[in-house]
Amino acid sequence: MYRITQEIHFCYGHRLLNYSGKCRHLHGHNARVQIILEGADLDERGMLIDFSDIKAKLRTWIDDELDHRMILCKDDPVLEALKDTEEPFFVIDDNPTAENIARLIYNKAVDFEFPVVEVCLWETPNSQATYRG
Ligand SMILES: Nc1nc2c(c(=O)[nH]1)N=C([C@H](O)[C@H](O)COP(=O)(O)OP(=O)(O)OP(=O)(O)O)CN2
Repeated sequence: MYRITQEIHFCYGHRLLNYSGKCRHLHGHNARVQIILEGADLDERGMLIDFSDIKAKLRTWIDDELDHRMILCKDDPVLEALKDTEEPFFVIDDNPTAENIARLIYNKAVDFEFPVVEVCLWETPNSQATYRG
């Protein structure tokens, strides 16, 4: 079995609903995400998946859709105010926790047909969430 990991860095803002700590307020993170792929076979080049393909698809999607955006729950009232501005945002169905953002990126890797097994998202240097399919 082979395992490869691609690490991608991006910045995002968010806030948590139904949460009493400081993260209920709008704030930002410099996130580090690790996308872990596994498979039993290599292609004729000796690669599970070309790192460049992961960057071309998944890193481009993260850069275009998540990087330097507010990631907000669809139920967040601040969305109405943001819609009146030129500020970019990305709406998800659930609270934008590290767990849910890890799952979002995992599902996108599946959409791109990468053999993803795990996505680890470091929200801060000390706090990390992992989603496995
Ligand atoms: N299980 C989770 N717990 C928390 C999440 C989360 O996504 N999943 N998120 C937050 C906040 O978004 C917060 O930004 C991160 O919390 P925390 O690690 O406490 O942030 P600090 O910057 O204070 O980190 P330090 O390690 O203390 O410097 C809260 N909890």
